[in-house]
Amino acid sequence: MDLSISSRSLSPSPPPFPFNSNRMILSPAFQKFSFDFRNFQIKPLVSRQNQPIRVHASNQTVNSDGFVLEDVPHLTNFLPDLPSYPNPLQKSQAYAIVKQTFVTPEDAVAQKIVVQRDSPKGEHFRRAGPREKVYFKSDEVRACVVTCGGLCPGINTVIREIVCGLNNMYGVDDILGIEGGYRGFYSKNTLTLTPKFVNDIHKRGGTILRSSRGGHDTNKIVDNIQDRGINQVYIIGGDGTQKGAALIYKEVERRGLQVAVAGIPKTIDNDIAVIDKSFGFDTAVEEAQRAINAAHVEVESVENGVGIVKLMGRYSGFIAMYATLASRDVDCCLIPESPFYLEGRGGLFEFIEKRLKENGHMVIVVAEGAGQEYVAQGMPTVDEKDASGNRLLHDIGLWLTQKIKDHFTKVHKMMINMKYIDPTYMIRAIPSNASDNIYCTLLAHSAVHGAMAGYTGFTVGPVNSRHAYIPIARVTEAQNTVRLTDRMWARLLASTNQPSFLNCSEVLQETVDCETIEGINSKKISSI
Ligand SMILES: Nc1ncnc2c1ncn2[C@@H]1O[C@H](COP(=O)(O)OP(=O)(O)O)[C@@H](O)[C@H]1O
Ligand SMILES: O=P(O)(O)OC[C@H]1O[C@](O)(COP(=O)(O)O)[C@@H](O)[C@@H]1O
Ligand SMILES: [Mg+2]
Repeated sequence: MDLSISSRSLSPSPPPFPFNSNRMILSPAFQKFSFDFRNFQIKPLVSRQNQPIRVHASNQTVNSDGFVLEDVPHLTNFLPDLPSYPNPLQKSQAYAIVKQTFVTPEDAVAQKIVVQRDSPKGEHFRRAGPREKVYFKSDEVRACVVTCGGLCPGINTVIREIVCGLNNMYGVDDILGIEGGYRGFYSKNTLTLTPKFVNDIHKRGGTILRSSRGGHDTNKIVDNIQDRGINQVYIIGGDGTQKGAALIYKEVERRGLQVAVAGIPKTIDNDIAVIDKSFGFDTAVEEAQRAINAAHVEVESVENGVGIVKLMGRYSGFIAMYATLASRDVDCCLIPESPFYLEGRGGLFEFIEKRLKENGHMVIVVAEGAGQEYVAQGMPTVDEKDASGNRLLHDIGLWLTQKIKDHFTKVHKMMINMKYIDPTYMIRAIPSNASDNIYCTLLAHSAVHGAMAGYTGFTVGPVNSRHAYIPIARVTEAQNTVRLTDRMWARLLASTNQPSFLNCSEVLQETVDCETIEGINSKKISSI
């Protein structure tokens, strides 16, 4: 058994989560066990029928009718004598009128919201929000904020609201900005962040702290945290960043430091698991409309106009899917999750020909990660990666443009008026819209409340519209991708009337009626 488990079970004070049941299910490392508060023991998990609960390897499913808490670590797990203090919000004029200022320890957010009468209660996360007790004195807090990975609309809003939230709600005024991502901890000077300094930054795209890929050196980072006397670390970044945050938390725990590590998930791709959606995503979908509109205007003004708009989405096509659904001007949407093909029955060329005959123009939206294997064909096999180890993508937009032009010139002796628009960085660089701004505020405030309350090694985010503290491993163990068997993709296919490009063997077996799909789409995946 992992050492951290035994140290936790031997700890003189139980983790501060007195659920009514006296029993909580520990997670993620020890999900096959539960913590018995009355007897202070770790016990094997059993169902109501006293059968051991089967825990799937993915930590996702527990086969019981029981309540499961996917708990996040707390500083008292490894610093049991840490004193607590009344939350200063108790004296806040603004919060005094709130009916329930503090989130009670019993409050949890259900991961599964659609249930049947006999469904097990299933997995839950701690509800985010202010706690009655805090584990930091305001004037002893030295917080820092760092931003890592690619840009995304709203990063500056999150920075602003961490700074203003810490200051307004908790009276914290010692906040440092780490410049240039993880490597900035050990290679750059810090910025002093005050409410005045960050006052207007939400109106700007990008990150005032700058960002970077690569450079995650856990020991150097934690040495620096220790040297600078930092005791709250707010880390804004995507899946890679959150993996790095988990390593920092582990090292902090190993060294026994009173340092809360809070992750705020960021990615324009919306590929972070568990949470409803990532900030900046709505802004991106909205901004993508401008590019799609431009493509549509261009191609409907010429003969045989074909517009191609490339949108971001390395492994998941959420931006492309939602932008297509929102626009109604898109004839075909191509995403990484759905393989497509060009030639033959049911292929893209046949569909383009049909649409050009019907309407004289068409618009294709393609996610940057779509069809990468096709573009790679015929290219020297160099697996190029960025500094964080993410695979560098080929330009699917340019490739598609060329393939379509060539095909229609050679086979149909027809000139295509091709307009290729790549607005990817223009979309990513804008400030967040109003609803993302509010979302960013809630994320930042949740992170601040969690850190002040002594939680650590957690990520914040909405689960079924309620903000929760989620163990970092839960958001990094899998990527959120478009499920071709969900109704949303079907809505898209129905709205564009594009080919589904599927055949039975490619369809996820568990939910799809293969015969139906084969009937609709009986064609052979031909080579490109
Ligand atoms: N598995 C990992 N362990 C530790 N750090 C990581 C890991 N993956 C990425 N990182 C670090 O996280 C930062 C951002 O990662 P990256 O993949 O570029 O962006 P994102 O966090 O948006 O996915 C980089 O500094 C990178 O070194
Ligand atoms: O060119 P860059 O800046 O490395 O980033 C490009 C990639 O960043 C993304 O926006 C995602 O970034 P993150 O993984 O950092 O969230 C992808 O959509 C895109 O492929
Ligand atoms: Mg990433």
